[in-house]
Amino acid sequence: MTDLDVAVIGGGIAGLAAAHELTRAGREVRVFEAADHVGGRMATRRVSGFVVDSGAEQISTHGYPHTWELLRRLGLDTVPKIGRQLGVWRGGRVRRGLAHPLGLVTGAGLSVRARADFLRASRANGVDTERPEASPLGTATVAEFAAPCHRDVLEYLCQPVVSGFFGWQPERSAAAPFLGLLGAIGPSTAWRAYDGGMDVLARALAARLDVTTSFPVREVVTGQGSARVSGDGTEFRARSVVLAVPAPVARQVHVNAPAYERPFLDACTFTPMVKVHVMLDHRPESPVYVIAVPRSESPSVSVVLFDHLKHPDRAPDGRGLVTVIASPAMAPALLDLPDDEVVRVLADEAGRFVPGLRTGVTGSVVHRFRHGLPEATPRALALRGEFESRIGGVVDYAGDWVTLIPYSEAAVRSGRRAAARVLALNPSYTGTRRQLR
Ligand SMILES: Cc1cc2nc3c(=O)[nH]c(=O)nc-3n(C[C@H](O)[C@H](O)[C@H](O)COP(=O)(O)OP(=O)(O)OC[C@H]3O[C@@H](n4cnc5c(N)ncnc54)[C@H](O)[C@@H]3O)c2cc1C
Repeated sequence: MTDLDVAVIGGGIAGLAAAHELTRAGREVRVFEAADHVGGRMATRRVSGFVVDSGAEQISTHGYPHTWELLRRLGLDTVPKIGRQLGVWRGGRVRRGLAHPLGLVTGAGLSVRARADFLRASRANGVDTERPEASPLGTATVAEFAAPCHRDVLEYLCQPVVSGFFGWQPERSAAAPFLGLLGAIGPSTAWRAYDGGMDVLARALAARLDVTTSFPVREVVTGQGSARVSGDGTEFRARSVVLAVPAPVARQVHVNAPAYERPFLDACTFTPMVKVHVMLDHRPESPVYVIAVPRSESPSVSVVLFDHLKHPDRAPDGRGLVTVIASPAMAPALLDLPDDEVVRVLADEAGRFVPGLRTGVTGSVVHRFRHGLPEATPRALALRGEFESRIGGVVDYAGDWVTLIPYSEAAVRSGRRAAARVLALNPSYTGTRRQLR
């Protein structure tokens, strides 16, 4: 006897995608989300007319097939191109052309030799984003991948990109997921940001689903043909559970996870991410919308992003919104500091890269992600294939970490895959549902 057909734990984009597929297939699904809003790491806050993307910043025309399929289904597939370049900070100024075809000509801060080395090294290493562990790179780290190249490849390309966008240390994380992602999403000319905030898809999915927010699940216990779920003073049984939470949370919550799942869950660590969004009474101009800052240029800041250049609706007319992302070396220390301290550390330093950032500040918002992005360590990568081939059962999993590729498409894809496995295991449900809170 169960109370619920499918319980999806986690209202991020992976859980919502899973719940959407299951609901479409006629299943009784309920999403339980710990926060008071959906979206997880793809959420948006609206503050004093500013639209603040707390996690994900953009998607691409390329490399997001599952996301685009959902967007088309929901009539949301008109996503404007950003149409601005990215740059790298080197020697006191921005070098344009990072991830842009122009960068091959201008160099984006790299010498001709470094550019040629990078092209040669990455061409030789085709990575399948569905199976990054199967690439010829094996479990080599980003630093090991770059080692045979001119040293600028590590210091002014790979390190700023993996640290700035994934919070990774190149010495700790594997190259294959990074190169697979770069290859899949294509140049920055194809990158896009939703009108109205990056939570558009999450909100549209949630509006069509049964979602309970402010419900942190404490424990999931697999039993015979169902699982017991408890949290918030309530306990119920579900015939299937999709745990769409970061791997360390899944490991903690799923108290009797099978022995064959535990090694990967334990190895699947996350890097923390800390961001400060600074609201301004003016619009700083910049030749690029993102400045990636190498660790050799700043100990504390890894990215400065001009949100009002990413999409004009992110700030009211004439006003500016600038996001500063902490370096991986600094982020752990900022996780537990008060907001004003975090703002002081990051915005003061970012003033070196954005003239005018320290004046005309009208407000700020701090976002901290203890589980920012899956770290994709060599050990996790080595264990990934076996984990994915064995999941499926009363308790299933979804999230970007399942493929170790740190982008929202991996989360959407994993959610849809989890839904397909649930449907294959239990093709129908005829039970009646108990009234849960
Ligand atoms: C700073 C940052 C920038 C990024 N930039 C980009 C980008 O530009 N483009 C891109 O494609 N991707 C980007 N990403 C990655 C992208 O945001 C993630 O890959 C994606 O959002 C992950 O979705 P998810 O559903 O797997 O996990 P999450 O979004 O983390 O969802 C998990 C959900 O589970 C909830 N939860 C946790 N514990 C419990 C519990 N016990 N009970 C109930 N609910 C619980 C959480 O509150 C959360 O809502 C970025 C991520 C970060 C952090």
